[in-house]
Amino acid sequence: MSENKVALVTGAGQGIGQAIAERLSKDGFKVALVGRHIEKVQKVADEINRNGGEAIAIKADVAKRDEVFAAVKETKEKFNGFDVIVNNAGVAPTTPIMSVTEDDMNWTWGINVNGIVWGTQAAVDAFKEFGHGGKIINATSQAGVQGNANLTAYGSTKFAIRGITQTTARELAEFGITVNAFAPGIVKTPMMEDIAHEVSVNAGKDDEWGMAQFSEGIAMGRLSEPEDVANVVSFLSSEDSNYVTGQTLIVDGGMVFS
Ligand SMILES: NC(=O)C1=CN([C@@H]2O[C@H](COP(=O)(O)OP(=O)(O)OC[C@H]3O[C@@H](n4cnc5c(N)ncnc54)[C@H](O)[C@@H]3O)[C@@H](O)[C@H]2O)C=CC1
Ligand SMILES: CC(=O)C(C)=O
Repeated sequence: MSENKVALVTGAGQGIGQAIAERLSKDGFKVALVGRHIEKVQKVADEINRNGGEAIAIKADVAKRDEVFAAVKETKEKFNGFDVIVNNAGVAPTTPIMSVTEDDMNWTWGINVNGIVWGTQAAVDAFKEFGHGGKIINATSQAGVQGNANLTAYGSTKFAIRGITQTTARELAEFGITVNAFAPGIVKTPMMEDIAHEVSVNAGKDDEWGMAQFSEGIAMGRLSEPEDVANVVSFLSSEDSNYVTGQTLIVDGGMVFS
């Protein structure tokens, strides 16, 4: 890793991605915040800059290869470096098996899986250009470690991401590049609130009931804050994780034991 540490985080306008960008800034990284809605990522970047960090906001849809490559290019040119990519952006439609459509599958895979492939390719090019290795960090989920009912489209992408993390870790190790994934449990973010809302509506209950259903199996007895996940991504972005590759770190307060 260079002295001038640079990280790019996708889906950084809210939730886990926002917490990761804020944490990596505190860790000393210059951070590029990427998202589909520029006003959201700009707001988080402005706050980081107000707090003494160095952040830029970039509009890109991770499903589009050229937009991801353009985001990495802008980052490396503005910050003159590139060390870490956090492929965090994702979508999570609720999809009971018998109602899954072709559009559901293509949309979810286009963002969650293709987005990680484009991010990996663009980051590897950038690491090589600067003549050093780097770190690729992918968002999977506890739902990518064990099957969750009603999440066929989403869960299938998250299982695939663990596979891609393993295949690319093997391919890229010779270039000094590590590839790891983080698997959150039930995190208090807009994504999880939407899922809990849908489950609650289907059961004719209020949203709190829906969220409570998800927290029942957590050994530590509480839902996750986005910062719980950012702490682990901080480790995966640091030199302390230099001898870790191809792994999925589960950050779920004790839901899934592997
Ligand atoms: N919230 C949770 O309980 C869990 C979340 N995760 C994963 O963590 C990651 C972050 O999740 P949350 O922060 O909860 O989600 P969120 O929905 O609150 O935030 C995701 C962000 O990604 C952005 N995004 C979505 N599609 C995009 C695209 N095509 N291009 C660029 N940006 C895009 C959204 O605009 C949003 O700002 C996701 O990959 C999710 O699957 C995994 C396990 C649990
Ligand atoms: C959204 C998600 O990844 C869950 C429920 O594990």
